[in-house]
Amino acid sequence: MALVRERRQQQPLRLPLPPSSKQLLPCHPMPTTFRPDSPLIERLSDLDKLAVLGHGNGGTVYKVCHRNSSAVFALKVLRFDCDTIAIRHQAIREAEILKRVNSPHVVRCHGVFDGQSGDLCFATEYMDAGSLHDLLRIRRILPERVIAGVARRVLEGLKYLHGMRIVHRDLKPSNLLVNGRGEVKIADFGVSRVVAGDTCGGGGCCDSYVGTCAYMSPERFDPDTCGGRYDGFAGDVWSLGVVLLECHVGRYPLISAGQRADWATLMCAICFGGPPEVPETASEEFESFIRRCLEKDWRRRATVQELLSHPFVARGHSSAQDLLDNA
Ligand SMILES: Nc1ncnc2c1ncn2[C@@H]1O[C@H](COP(=O)(O)OP(=O)(O)OP(=O)(O)O)[C@@H](O)[C@H]1O
Repeated sequence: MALVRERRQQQPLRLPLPPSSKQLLPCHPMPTTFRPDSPLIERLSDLDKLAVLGHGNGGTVYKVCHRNSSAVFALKVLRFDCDTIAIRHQAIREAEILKRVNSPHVVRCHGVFDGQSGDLCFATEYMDAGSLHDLLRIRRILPERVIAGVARRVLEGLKYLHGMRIVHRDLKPSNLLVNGRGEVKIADFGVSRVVAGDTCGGGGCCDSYVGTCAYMSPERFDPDTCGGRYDGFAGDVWSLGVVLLECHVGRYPLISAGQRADWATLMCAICFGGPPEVPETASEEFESFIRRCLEKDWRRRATVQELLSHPFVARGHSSAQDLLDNA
């Protein structure tokens, strides 16, 4: 079973940048997504690497420049060897999903390429303010009106994805990216799945320990409790609730400060713990919103549509830029 990863300390630009992209990226383009409003990236070798933006589970994300248009993108390079063939399947799934997505609330994919040695490369919209995880490391907590703005954008993104029958399954602060205008967008479909029906069956589309345990809903963490059948869309709502509560509390909110976030501790807190503690300083609207997201029984949990009209989101007025103020 998967252990919960400690939150990674980012290593901004400490790694040596790779040599010229010509040397590193002789590639055989896969069928690529082109959008009418995107610069055309014909070949991976048209992209020059400028900097390392971060590291994820299976690879590295670079800031790159498109030589012909000077447009800047992020390039996620996923590396594989013969032992990680299942992960490559997961990445190809990510590519298929990204190609179908076009929403202002979801990070855009401008092309998918085969790299060298079986690498898979995704050229995506560059989100220049980093992730919500990065912002929280600087600001620690966010005011409620800013959290409401984040909630609204992510809910709009989920509404779009769920409307396409796409369950994200790995919503967490590092998968919510922010641009220079303070707009939050959903990224990283590494464990997303396009669902055929409304619910997921055990052994079917929901391999429960994929994704980040800390943000996983109780029914995904312990599918036996609900007979292995549950609604994957409701799992995304739970994850969003945890993320937003974290923005208010200033740390991962489902265990006590100082407690080790190992698998057993998380299992107890998520599946068997009482209702999450919401700070005394929180407004009634925030508390009610969080309780609707973090309803343990997925059948009683709020839907994305319900949450979009919840007073916390509906009345919360903040500009996107507020997210970056004082950051
Ligand atoms: N489109 C982007 N624009 C700007 N920065 C990005 C972009 N995509 C990723 N990053 C940065 O690179 C980091 C690594 O991203 P990546 O998606 O590989 O992993 P992750 O989401 O942090 O972790 P995991 O692999 O567990 O999902 C992110 O945390 C973010 O800081």
